[in-house]
Amino acid sequence: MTVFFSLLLPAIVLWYIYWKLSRRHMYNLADKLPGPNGLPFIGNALDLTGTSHTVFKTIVEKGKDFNRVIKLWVGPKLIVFLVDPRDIELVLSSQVYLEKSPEYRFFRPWLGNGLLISSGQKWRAHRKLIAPTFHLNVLKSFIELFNDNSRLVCKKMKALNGKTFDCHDYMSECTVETLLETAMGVSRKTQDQSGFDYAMAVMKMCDILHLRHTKIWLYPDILFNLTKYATAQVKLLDVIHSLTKKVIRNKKEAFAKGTRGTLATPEFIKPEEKEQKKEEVKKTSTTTAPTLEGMNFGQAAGLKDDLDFDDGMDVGEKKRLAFLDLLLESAENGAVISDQEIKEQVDTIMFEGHDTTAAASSFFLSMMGIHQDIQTKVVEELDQIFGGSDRPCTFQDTLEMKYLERCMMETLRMYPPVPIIARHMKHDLKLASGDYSIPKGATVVVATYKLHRLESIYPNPDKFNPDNFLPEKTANRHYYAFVPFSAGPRSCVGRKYAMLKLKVILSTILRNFRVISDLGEEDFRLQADIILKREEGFQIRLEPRKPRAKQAPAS
Ligand code: HEM
Repeated sequence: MTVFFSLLLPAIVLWYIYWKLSRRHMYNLADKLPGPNGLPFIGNALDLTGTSHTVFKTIVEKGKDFNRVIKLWVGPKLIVFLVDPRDIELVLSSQVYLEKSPEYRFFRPWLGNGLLISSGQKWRAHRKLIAPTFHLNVLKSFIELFNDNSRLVCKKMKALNGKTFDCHDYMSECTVETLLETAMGVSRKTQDQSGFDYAMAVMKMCDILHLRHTKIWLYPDILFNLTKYATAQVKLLDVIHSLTKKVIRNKKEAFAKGTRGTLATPEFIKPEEKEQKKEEVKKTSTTTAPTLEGMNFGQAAGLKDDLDFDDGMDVGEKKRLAFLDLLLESAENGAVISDQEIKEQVDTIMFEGHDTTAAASSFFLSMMGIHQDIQTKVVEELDQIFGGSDRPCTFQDTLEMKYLERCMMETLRMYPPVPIIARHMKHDLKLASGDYSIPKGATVVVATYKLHRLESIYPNPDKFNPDNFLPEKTANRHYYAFVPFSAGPRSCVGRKYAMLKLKVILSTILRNFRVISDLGEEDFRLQADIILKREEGFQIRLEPRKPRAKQAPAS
């Protein structure tokens, strides 16, 4: 025993020296990066203590003392925040820096190795399989369901009789149910309370994940598993996974009975228009945004990726399937996707597809409630499109909602639902904004929230100004200056789905109600629990609009 202990100390010292030496390259490069001073051993870890709102505020405040690159040490972990679009482009557009940072592993018990977390060949194969299920043709077939769900949430909100309420609860439930009906192809008739329970469980799960990201002592599983959070996580995952398992079970039963969800492939473009369209796409592919007749999908002007390759042409020639139908059919036809992988992808799409849009729509409604003059302009545009009728919204209508679209973009600029994106650096990266290099082994964070508030790009950046997205303003802006959906090969696979659904739901709410907020933006207590939220909730009131045409019943 004595021998063991007399050897233990020198062994630890030797290991520590070796460990320090092996990281010499990292320290050398890190020393040149600007950042707030930290304490020995723990670095800046104390800045990450306190409530979610306090942590968010501390990081935003500390960031103000630095320009475009900010370094933090959290214990032995080097984190580098990037704010310059030129540096962000180097990371997001790259085929090399595709690997998510190690902190994403906390999602693993929930999302397994789904699209958000996976890497390498598996990610590539599954992305190729899943991206076409969010093609515009598939999305167009969802419009009726988007309308139904929008009318249903309006009916529920009407029953509140003008009381102040947290619209995020309503938006969460609505987005979960819409996803179940559209991407998962589960009929509302088979849905129950589990959609609402799912949304609430996801919110609490995000709180736990956020705690693990910010509290260094919760990093090791061995310590985390001893805490009450681990027990809570098991219960929450039970609620979350029960829903996704039920969705897959129901769908498989429907398949067994021969009910397949092949979508109609509407010939929305006449044959003679196709050639013209191809020419237009060829001409515009290098100079303009990936839009279809003016539809902006939240991607910065000029950016294109795997979601943009054939929108607006070749429609009707390919069989298009909604997400879960395609995965199940692919599994049957021998494509490399197992039952476990299907479950992981369903969990991923259910999470990524609902919490982000719930936050985006709740921030949008808050903005409308605060900026009454802007809300009036949106409603004037809607009156022009619908002429006061209460008919459902069509795809063509969504193309005409230009001002509403600009308000959505401005909301995503000021309150990006995913406020940071993190990558693990497998190689050193020389930055474009200055004479800095990020060492291999560091975690790089694209600081979307701070990027979107750079004064040099968005004058008066804390002011809600939809004109920031006038075509002449976006045309001259750096591609990577607006990345609410990320960009490049790992960009958000659901961004077109999100933009279309948001247009239908938000226009329906504004056609029915005037939104009022008794709180101003200065009262917002932002917290970045994975998804950006307001600590105090999204409190608004609604007043029915007058004169109102008779409301169509929700189906
Ligand atoms: C306003 C709504 C949305 C926002 C702001 C948003 C934002 C983002 C961002 C920033 C990423 C990159 C995350 C990272 O690299 O860590 C991402 C990835 C992803 N999003 Fe979204 N998203 C939204 C809606 C959706 C919807 C509706 C779906 C699906 C129905 C979806 C599915 C995904 C998936 C699967 C990924 C991972 C893609 C990959 O790594 O290949 N998102 N999203």
